[in-house]
Amino acid sequence: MPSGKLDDYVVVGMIGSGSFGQCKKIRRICDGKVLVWKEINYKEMTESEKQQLVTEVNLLRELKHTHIVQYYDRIIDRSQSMLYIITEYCPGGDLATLISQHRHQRKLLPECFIWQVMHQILLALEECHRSKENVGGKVMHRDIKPANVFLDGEGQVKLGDFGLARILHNTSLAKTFVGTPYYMSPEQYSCNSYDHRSDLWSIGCLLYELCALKPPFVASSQYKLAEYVCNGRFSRIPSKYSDDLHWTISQLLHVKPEKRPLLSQLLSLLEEKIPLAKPP
Ligand SMILES: CN(C)CCCNS(=O)(=O)c1cccc(Nc2nc(OCC3CCCCC3)c3[nH]cnc3n2)c1
Repeated sequence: MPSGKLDDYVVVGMIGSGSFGQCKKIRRICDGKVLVWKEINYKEMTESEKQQLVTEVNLLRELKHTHIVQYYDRIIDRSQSMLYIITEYCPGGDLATLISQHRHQRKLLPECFIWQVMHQILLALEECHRSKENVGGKVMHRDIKPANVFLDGEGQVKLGDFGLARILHNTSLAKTFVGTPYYMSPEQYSCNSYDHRSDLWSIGCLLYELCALKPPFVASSQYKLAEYVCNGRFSRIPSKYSDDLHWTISQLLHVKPEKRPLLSQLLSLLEEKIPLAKPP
C-alpha cells in the first residue's frame, strides 16, 4: 500500500503537543474521514535512530485491534525532516482530561467504567504480547498513562502511542521527555529493567488513578517517589469502590514483577466478572 502525501489531508485543528511533537486533527480529502497525525522531527536523530524509527512505525502498522488506536499511514517530508504518523481520531479525548475534569468536579467515576477500562486495556496489551510472540519478543507499551489512553465516540477504550515511547526513550527526542514518572515501576527504579509485567504495573497505577483521581504514589521529589514506589505501600481506593476492585488493582501493584498476575489470569477473572465482556 503506497504511503500518502501531505496534500491528501487538510489540518482541521490542533489537539495538543506531546513529547514527540504536535498532534493535529486532520481530514482525509478523498473521503472526508477525520483522523489524527503526530509530527516527529527527525532532524536531530542519528542514522541508527532513524532506522529504529522506521522499525517502530512498521510495528505500529501490524497492530490491528478494537482497543488499540488504529494506524493508517505515514508521510515523510524529507525537505523538513518531518515524519507524520496518521492514526484513528478518538473523539472522546484522553483519560488524563477525564480524570482532571472529575477531580475538579470532585466526582468519582462509576465502578463499572473502571472495570471496563481494565478489561479493554488488558485486551489491547494481550494483542501486543500475542502478535509479537511470532516475531520474537513482546511489544511492551512502555508508556501506559492516562494521556495515552483514549475514548472513541462510543466510550470504548483505545490504547495509543504504541512504540512512540520506545522511539522517545532511545533517541535524541528523549531529552524532550517531560513530566514526573508517576507510573515508573519498582524494577525500573531498582535495576533499570522493563518487561511486559512493567506494563501491568502501569495499568495498576492508571486504574488506581481512575478511582482515586490521583496516582497511587505521589511525592515532593523524584527520590521520595522512587522510595514510595519501591516500598509499594498505597492507600485504599475510595470506599465507594468494592474490595474486589481494590484487590485486583493491588495485584497489579505488587512490587515484585513475578508476583503480578499473568495477563491471561486477569482476563479470565474479568470475563467471569463482566459476563457481557465475553466476545459473542
Ligand atoms: C468530550 N470531551 C470530554 C472530550 C473532547 C475531546 N475532543 S478534543 O479536545 O479534540 C481531544 C482531546 C484529546 C484527545 C483527542 N483525541 C485524540 N487525541 C490523540 O492524541 C492527543 C495528543 C496526545 C499527545 C499529547 C497531545 C495530545 C490521539 N492520538 C490518536 N488518536 C487520538 N485522538 C481529542
